[in-house]
Amino acid sequence: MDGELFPRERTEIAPGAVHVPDWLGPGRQRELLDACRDWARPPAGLRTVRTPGGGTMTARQVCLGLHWYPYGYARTAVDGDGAPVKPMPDWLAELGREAVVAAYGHPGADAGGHLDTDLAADPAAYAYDIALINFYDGDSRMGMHRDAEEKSGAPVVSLSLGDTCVFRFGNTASRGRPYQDVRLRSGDLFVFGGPARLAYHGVPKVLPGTAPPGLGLTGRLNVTLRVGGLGGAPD
Ligand SMILES: O=C(O)CCC(=O)C(=O)O
Ligand SMILES: [Fe+2]
Repeated sequence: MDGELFPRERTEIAPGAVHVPDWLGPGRQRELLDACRDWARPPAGLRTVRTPGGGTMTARQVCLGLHWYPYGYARTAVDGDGAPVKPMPDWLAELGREAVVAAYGHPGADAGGHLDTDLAADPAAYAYDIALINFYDGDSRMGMHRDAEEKSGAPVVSLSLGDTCVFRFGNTASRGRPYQDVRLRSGDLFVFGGPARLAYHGVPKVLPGTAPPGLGLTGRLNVTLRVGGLGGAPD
């Protein structure tokens, strides 16, 4: 928390979208960072993602559970070295469920505390089975997009490590306004589900040199946890 005058508070950015500052303490941040370093190694390690238009994403990425590529999921790193994707660890799936509870109060509730009956009736909807880990160096960004390749409506859980970024959270209709810019710092949690699940979002800027000095990371890592709802067999 860096001893600031006013501690940052849990904030509902839009219905269903909640920012929980400082959710992971320094010890858990370091554990997650160590795990990310292992996952980033080959096979099926960190890669540069090429978009169908011929561009490349500036954030490099590694996946767990299922491999995301523009724009679908596979069991192998189809746009990387072709190796089987690394498994999603149980502890990370559990962290996803804990995050939803921290953001919404209890599973199945949206940020206003209203029961989402679809999700509450189907606890398996909270079986987080996919993680996308994005690594941003000082010049990396991520354009406005929706996380739309999943078939489940379960909330997306986002955990940030290292440098602070500007996270832009928009609306479900277009990449443009209205949107809100939120600073995500190391240890922050952001959850978007319910009416915000398919909102456009992106990372216009990373603020180099803002990582906690004790963490040992230059740049920014973001881990998003998702429920695929894809059944047994995407291609
Ligand atoms: O880096 C972030 O905070 C957002 C990442 C993201 O939107 C994604 O992985 O789909
Ligand atoms: Fe996203």
